[in-house]
Amino acid sequence: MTQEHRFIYLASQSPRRRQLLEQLGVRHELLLPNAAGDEAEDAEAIEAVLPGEAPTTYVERVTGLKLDAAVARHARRGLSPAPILCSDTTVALGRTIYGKPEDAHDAVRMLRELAGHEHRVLTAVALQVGPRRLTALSVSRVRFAPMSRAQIEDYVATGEPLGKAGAYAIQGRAAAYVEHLSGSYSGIMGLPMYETARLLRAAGVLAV
Ligand SMILES: Cc1cn([C@H]2C[C@H](O)[C@@H](COP(=O)(O)OP(=O)(O)OP(=O)(O)O)O2)c(=O)[nH]c1=O
Repeated sequence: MTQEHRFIYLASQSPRRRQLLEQLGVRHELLLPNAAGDEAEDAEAIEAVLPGEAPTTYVERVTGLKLDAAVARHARRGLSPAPILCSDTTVALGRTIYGKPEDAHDAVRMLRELAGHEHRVLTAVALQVGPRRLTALSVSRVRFAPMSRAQIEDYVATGEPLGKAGAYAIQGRAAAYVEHLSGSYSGIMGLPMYETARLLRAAGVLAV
């Protein structure tokens, strides 16, 4: 029989992931790098794309690295045992990877490239349960309507694209330009409910 866990650690700075986990009714505590930044964790290095790396390989690899860092953090702090959850979201147009934009200018560039086309949103999830690591991948397709320069600049001026893969938030004003989507709405927002629930059930966190 699987062991029962009363709560999990969520190793994510993303408020969307927290909100989505709450939607599943899962009790959790955050497991974040400390604010002093003295734990030798470099988020930028973790998210660097390797030359020629395919988007799926990339998102799964980065999620694994995030979870490695979280497992080490958990051990360093001597915290009580509980599963640790991590996730990473990336946008891909063909083989081109779109992470979080560096600034407003970069956001405009990304949206100009995505507008009028269909792209994929890949979200990998990984759960560490003692020595076991459970993983899942959610792939969605989103088609953006063509956007004028003025529409893109107006959207970027809202500040919404910063901190979001592909420089947009489907849960925000960008919804106005989503012509069609297939896949997982929650996955696009950063934590696919169906896949995550499956992992949590396998780990004994969700009973049914
Ligand atoms: C495409 C898209 C992405 N996003 C967000 C989800 C993720 O938070 C973010 C992609 O960045 P990530 O690197 O996946 O996550 P993060 O840096 O925000 O958080 P952490 O690594 O600490 O878990 O983009 C949306 O909120 N809406 C969208 O429509």
